[in-house]
Amino acid sequence: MAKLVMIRHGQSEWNAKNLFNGWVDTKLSPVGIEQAKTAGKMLAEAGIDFDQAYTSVLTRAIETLDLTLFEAGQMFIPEEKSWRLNERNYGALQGLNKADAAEKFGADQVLQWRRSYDVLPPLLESAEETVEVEGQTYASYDRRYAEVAAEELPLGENLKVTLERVMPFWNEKISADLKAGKNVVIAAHGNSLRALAKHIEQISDEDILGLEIANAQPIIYDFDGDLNVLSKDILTAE
Ligand SMILES: O=C(O)[C@H](O)COP(=O)(O)O
Repeated sequence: MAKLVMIRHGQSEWNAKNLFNGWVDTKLSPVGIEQAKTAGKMLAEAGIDFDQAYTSVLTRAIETLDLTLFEAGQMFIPEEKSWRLNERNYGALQGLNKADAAEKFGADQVLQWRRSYDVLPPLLESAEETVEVEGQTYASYDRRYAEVAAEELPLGENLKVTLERVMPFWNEKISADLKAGKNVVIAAHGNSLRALAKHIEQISDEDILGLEIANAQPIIYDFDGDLNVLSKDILTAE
């Protein structure tokens, strides 16, 4: 029996400001740092011995993984980072305030962009487009994506497309580890984890609308050898 723990990163600086984050590389806020440490303490109490860690190439998830493993006393385990675990690319919404967007485009439209399975957000015009927030310029892509084929770099993703780019990583790495009986921890993002949860729990395209994943609350799955889910548990701070 293998365990998979999925952790959405702690509150990011842009979560705190209610901005669409996506692939823009923001850091954890002070609240997010504390949340990640608390997640690590809860996992230490749960007594899970991890064999392998995975995270995205975005700072907020990497920080979360490191703080969590530090608090759990397991920084020594192998870690691998992949762009395939990144947040969904929010396209031209990145950097906009979510409440302002709801006022401008309508709450229903914004809900579809944020939670539907197959509605695409407005797309970036090109890979060269930048995001400007509070006088700072953020590139859409930088050298961390140098190895990714140009046609694989998204200009905006819905959950379906996010799931399609997460799946090769699930099949090749994560599910292989779990089948080998390894306990795996993944620190990633609201929507890359919603995509994984959809696959793992076989949630329908309609029902996935209702699945929310909170910052830094570890989700623990127990699997049998065929990767059927035996149990699911979510750790929450008091
Ligand atoms: O990218 C973001 O803005 C968030 O991390 C997730 O956004 P959501 O709550 O709109 O899915």
